[in-house]
Parts: sequence; structure tokens; C-alpha cells
Amino acid sequence: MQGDGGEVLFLGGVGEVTVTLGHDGLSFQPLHPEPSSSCWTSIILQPKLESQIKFADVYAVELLGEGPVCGPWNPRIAIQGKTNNEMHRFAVHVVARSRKQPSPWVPCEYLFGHKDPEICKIWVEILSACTNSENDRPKNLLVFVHPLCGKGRGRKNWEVVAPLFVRAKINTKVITTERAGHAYETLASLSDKELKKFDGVVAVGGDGLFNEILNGLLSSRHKTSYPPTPEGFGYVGSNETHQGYRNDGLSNSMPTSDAVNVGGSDKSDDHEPLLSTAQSPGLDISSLNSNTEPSSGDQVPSVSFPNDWFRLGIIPSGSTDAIVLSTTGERDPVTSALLIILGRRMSLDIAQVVRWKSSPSAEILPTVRYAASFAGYGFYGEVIRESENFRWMGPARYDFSGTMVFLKHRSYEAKVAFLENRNTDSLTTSAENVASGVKLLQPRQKRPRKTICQTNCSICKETSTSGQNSKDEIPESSQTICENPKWVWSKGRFLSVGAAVISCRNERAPDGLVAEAHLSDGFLHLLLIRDCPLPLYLWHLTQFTKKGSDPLTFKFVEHHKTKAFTFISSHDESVWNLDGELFQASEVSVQACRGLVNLFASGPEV
Ligand SMILES: Nc1ncnc2c1ncn2[C@@H]1O[C@H](COP(=O)(O)OP(=O)(O)OP(=O)(O)O)[C@@H](O)[C@H]1O
Repeated sequence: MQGDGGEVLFLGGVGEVTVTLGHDGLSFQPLHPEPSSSCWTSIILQPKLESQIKFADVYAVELLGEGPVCGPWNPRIAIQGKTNNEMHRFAVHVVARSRKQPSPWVPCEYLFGHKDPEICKIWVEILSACTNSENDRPKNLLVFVHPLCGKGRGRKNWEVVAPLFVRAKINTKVITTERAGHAYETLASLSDKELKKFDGVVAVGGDGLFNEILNGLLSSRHKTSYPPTPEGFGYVGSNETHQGYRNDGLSNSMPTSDAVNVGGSDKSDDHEPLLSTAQSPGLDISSLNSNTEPSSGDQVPSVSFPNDWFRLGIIPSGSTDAIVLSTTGERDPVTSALLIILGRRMSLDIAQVVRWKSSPSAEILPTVRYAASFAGYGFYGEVIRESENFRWMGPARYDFSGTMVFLKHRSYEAKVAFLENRNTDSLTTSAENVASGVKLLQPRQKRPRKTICQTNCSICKETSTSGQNSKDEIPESSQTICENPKWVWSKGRFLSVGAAVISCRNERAPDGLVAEAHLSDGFLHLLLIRDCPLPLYLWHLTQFTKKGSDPLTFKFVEHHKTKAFTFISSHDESVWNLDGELFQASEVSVQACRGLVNLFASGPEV
């Protein structure tokens, strides 16, 4: 390499450039910068080329050997045909963003050439070292591909993005799921030693597959107390904690269908994929060449969540993909793959849902589940239950069953108690006032301006400093709930009860269910939709489809930002919707677990 003046290399489509290495990237200038030079116009005219490359944006560097590198690009040559020069080459693969919009990301290649192969080799070594030291990029990933999701998009999307992982030299152990519950069983039964060979797990599927993966990972690895519950709730006193409680996977917290029936319920939970009784196939990871395996002794430190090293990724391929849209702002498999490869990181709140009873007559049997986006009862649960009858329709079944459930206009008698959040103003009129039976049917006044969560969100950073603690020192999420909390009760007939962990953006609701929800602030947004006339409910629902509207300003809508709530229904067939998956439960307690998992994402760039 040359000294301070930089190295002269040939850049494909541009011509000879002087390349200089900086502390955070590479910059290059045309060797002949006269205005008439086609070199300079090439950089200006080619939309994807920049005159510098940041290491943080480089996802692969490849030595290519001898071959053609095309000469300077300009409109005249483009028409006449490009001139190629034979030389030794290397490629620098980067992510490119459109100059107008920050996302989606697209892969872009800078092809450099030189007559001396040694020069190319040295550049590749230097650039590889610089990019490898950028962030903590994954080396080994466990990938679950749901081949049937989103009308077969899972397999196709993996075929599109797999070459990017190969190019970035990331080892992937790919498992194509064969049935519902496959990913859950694999992860729940994976030993910590096996799990430690991976830097993360990637779901190529929709919210449902991600939910399975989340539950499989956390079922035995999240040690915490149950959510706090209000006084008067039969099973756990409000101040009583279960520090000794360990959520022990299928054998303990995940009862089999038989176990659920012991409680006198005549309803089997067989339809719930996580309760599948099929034997886990285990995981053959011998093919994976990993350097991360603990080198000496048989003692492998146990894996627990939250931790700083393990991350989850999603290549969106499902019928809704609300988690990806809320965490990246894009529903694009390539953008998600590049975020994973570049090792982006952000922490994500998770809702821990404890079912105490599956139906009012069932025996008390605590069962723990986790949801990353949403937990909903009433309308939301019924839509999922109804849609199961119309699987053959594909994703259209949600619209169809949504319409059917809407027209039935059922409401449910229930009691909800939530922890008052002392740090924020009440988001609606007092729950007690509304519960007194007064039904106010007009839309309410506009609420204060919302702070939308985005990349480098100050609210999430401010509240998630615990995520910066070193491994194994991260405090229990439930300990964030203050002492002597005040519980507020809300009783009556509800069309739906829902808790959004994140904004839950999707293509039908561009701002999501709760536009101001944050990805990692440790709060749930509890939405209580009281019984109201059908046209008003329709008015409320249609507000979700309009960007910038405020569907939560109606008098029959209660919106509470809270860390935990408890729900009790006397309805016989009470079903919840957890990230789009069915969960039968008549009594639940729910808490927000702040930053429980890390995602390969950096928040929506809005
Ligand atoms: N090979 C498989 N066959 C059948 N179901 C599967 C398979 N793999 C995973 N599943 C289950 O399918 C359900 C839906 O998965 P996912 O959300 O990824 O896709 P989707 O297309 O969005 O699905 P849906 O339209 O049902 O919401 C999940 O419960 C998941 O566990």
C-alpha cells in the first residue's frame, strides 16, 4: 500500500481512484478530478455510489481473482456499451440507502481492481479486519424457516437472503419447520452448551414463528417472579413474589393437554401449537464449525435471559409481520438480513403472560407464555379462533373472520386491574369514572403530541440503561415495579381487552395499535374497549387504518400505560391472542419485562 497519499486502484464503473483508509472507513477520489473526467461524473451520476464507504456499512469483502472490471460510466458509454479491463479484483459489499429515504436497504457492490494480486490480497485482509471489529457481528446463527408461512414466502425469502449470509461468511444452521411447535420444542430442549454455539436465532416466518422461538428460548431460561397481582386476586398476594419460581419448560410451566384437563376443563388445548406433545427431534449441530464453544472442562455456564450476547432476528415472511414493521420500519427480507449481518442491536420489551385458569371451572394451574407484540382478548381472540376454520383462505381469512366477529358484536363481562403509572399522566378519563356505568359515546378531545419510537430513541435509551450491565448482572425485569403499587380496577362489559407491548404497526394499521408505544421502555399499553353501539365501534376501528389519526380518543376506549395488569373473566370460552397465536385463558396476569431479549434491529428509521 502507498503512504498517506493513498493507493491508486481501479474502481469499477469509475476508473482510477486514490483510496485512503480512515479510522471509520474508506474514501476515494478520482485520480484525474478535472470536470471533464468521466471518473468524477461516474460517482455523481451513479445513484448508489458514494465517494466514501463506512466500515459499519460493509457487510462482506471478497477476493475475486482475475477478471473484467468495467471502465468509467457515463450516459454516452452506457449507450455505446461498456469497456472492460482485465485485472485482479476484490469486491466491497455495502448496504446502500436511497438518498431520499433511509430505508429499505439494498446491497451494493464496489468492485476494485489492480494489476498486482498481492495488493488486492492486502486490501481484503485490511478491510476484513476493520469490518470484523465493527459492532459485534454474528458468526453462527440458528435459522428456522417456516416453509408455508405467508403463502409459501418463507422458503422463497430464505433462498433470496441466504447468499448474503454466505458472502458475509456467517455460518447458518438451517431448520425447516415441519409442523407447528417444531421450533419451540427444538429450542426448549436445546442444552445451554448447544445454544451457546450460536450468536442468535433467526425466524424466517411471521409473528407466529417468532412467538414460538421466543417461548422456546425463554421457557426454561427466564427466571423471574410471576407478575404482581392486586389484593383480592385469589392466587398471589400483591406483594408476594415467587423468587424461587423457575419457569421449567414443558415439564413444568407448559402443561401438556392432559395436565390442562386435570383442572376439570373439558376443553383440550391441543390446538395450541406450543403444547404439542411430539418428541423433540433434538438438534445436530456437529456440522457447525464454531469457535465459541467453551474450551475446557464440562462446566458450561447456564444461559439466562436477559443477557447481552444472544440476539433474535426475523426475516419477514408471514401474513402480518407486525414485529418486524415495528422494529425496523420495513417489511423487507433483504433489509432484515442486512441488519442481522451487520450485527445491529436493540433491546425489546416482552410481555410475560401467566394464565391462572384456562376456564372459570378449571383448576388453578399457572402456565407462562411470552408475547413480543400484543396480547388481546375478546374481539382479538375471537378473530384468531374464527380464522382457524378458514385456513384454506390463506391470509384473507383474517379479513373474513374479522368481519364475521365484528358483525356478531359480542361483549364480555370482565374485571381488569392495572398498576397505576405514577410517572405519566393518565391517558384517559379515570377508569373508575368510566366503570361507574356512564357511557360517553362521542370522540374525546385530542391528546398531547405523541413521541414516536425510532432509531436511537431517547426514551428507550433512558429507561433501558440496565441493558448495558455486564452479562449475568442484569436485574430482574419485575423488580422495576415500584414498591406499594396502586392498583386501579376497571369492571364491566368489554368488546376487547388488549395489551400492546410495541406499536404493532402493520399494513392495515400504518401507525399501529398504539402509535406512541416504545420498543424498550418497560411499559404495556392497556386498551379497554367498552361495549358501545356497532357504528361507533366501526368508527373506532376504521381510525386505525388512517395514518396520523387517533383511534384511542373515544370515550368508550380506556388507554392505560402500565407495567402490569390482571384480568378475570367468567366467560366459559375465553381466548386470548398472543402475537396472533391462540391461548385459552379466563384469568391471567401480565407484566412487561423490560429489554428481556435483544433483536438484530435498530428501531424504525422514521
Ligand atoms: N411447517 C409448519 N407447518 C404448519 N405450521 C407451522 C409450521 N411451522 C410453523 N408453523 C406454525 O404456523 C403458525 C403461523 O406461523 P407464522 O406466523 O410464521 O406464519 P403466517 O403465514 O403469518 O401464519 P398465519 O397466517 O397463521 O398468521 C405458527 O403457530 C407456527 O408455529
